[in-house]
Amino acid sequence: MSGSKIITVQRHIIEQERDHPEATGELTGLLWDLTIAAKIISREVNRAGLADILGLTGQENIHGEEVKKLDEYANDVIIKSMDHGGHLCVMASEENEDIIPIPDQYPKGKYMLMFDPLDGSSNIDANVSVGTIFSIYRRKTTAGNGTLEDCLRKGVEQVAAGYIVYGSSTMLVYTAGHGSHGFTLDPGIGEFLLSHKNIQIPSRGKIYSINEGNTNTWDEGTRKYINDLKKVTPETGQKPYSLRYIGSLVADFHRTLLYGGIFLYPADYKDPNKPKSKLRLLYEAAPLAFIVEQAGGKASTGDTAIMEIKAEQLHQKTPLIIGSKEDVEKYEGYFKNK
Ligand SMILES: O=P(O)(O)OC[C@H]1O[C@](O)(COP(=O)(O)O)[C@@H](O)[C@@H]1O
Ligand SMILES: [Mg+2]
Ligand SMILES: [Mg+2]
Repeated sequence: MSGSKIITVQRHIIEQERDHPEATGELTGLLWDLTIAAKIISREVNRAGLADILGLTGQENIHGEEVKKLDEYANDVIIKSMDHGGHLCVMASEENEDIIPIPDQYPKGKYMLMFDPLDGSSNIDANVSVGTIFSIYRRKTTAGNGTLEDCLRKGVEQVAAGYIVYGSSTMLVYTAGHGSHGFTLDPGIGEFLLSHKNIQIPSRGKIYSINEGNTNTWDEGTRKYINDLKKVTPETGQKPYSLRYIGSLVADFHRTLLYGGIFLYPADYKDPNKPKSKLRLLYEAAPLAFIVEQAGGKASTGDTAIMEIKAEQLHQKTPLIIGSKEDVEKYEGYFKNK
């Protein structure tokens, strides 16, 4: 065995909390419960090819999308793993229309959990990577169940955020405001082990990630920006960027975080007076923005930092431009001059 330390996610969280003497250990307990949920979902995702798991439930979620069985499963696993620990006062999920109260019989804690239980679920049947995204805030109210008001927050108020990507291996990436750290699930021992310490996204990348099928609905700035990424500029030595688009936000984001570059889901300007967005602020954009900023990157709508947007609705949607700092700043220049 090499001399390097084996650091489980639990040890990492405890050591981070030790650096903050005011910490009560509640966040450690909460994140620990989440890792258990992640392991259970990971096991089920890995068995997704088995007939009893595959198939649609035939229902639609509140966004009018088909819900796959694994979405519901992941949603249930997270709710049931998190509702009794005494750390939370309320939860909110992409799959539930309203906030999820903590059952009467359990103590209420000072944190709130928002999550996308299974992101990229349209890819499950094709064995493409999917993920879970989570975001943790401290309550505003002082006791009892948390309220909707507690959930309608700005990204800068997050205490911790992370995601699990169920890919060729299962990885957990989280931040509690002291860098973004990655852990790989060792299936042999069932533990997440520190594999990517203090991730730093390159300041500029060579890859862009966007659904190019939507070209006709983009604003002029986005269209020009993407066009220019494909150009060769001998004076600056710029070669065309490569396109990679999985269609699973977690997987597209994970690659962007490790390799650098830019992921874009701009608004749809089919009706120029009513631009429409797809990705959810509280369950998708804000947590990934926290992680990317902790890794030295940037997240923006084009003219506003994602972390500065205060949610007005639980299921609010937003454009999301995220990745390497220089790439996102360059995009903002195009967007402002559109
Ligand atoms: O098919 P599109 O429009 O490119 O959308 C892909 C995006 O939709 C999402 O699947 C939405 O997430 P859910 O699967 O959680 O609904 C993102 O993961 C992904 O980035
Ligand atoms: Mg999603
Ligand atoms: Mg989802």
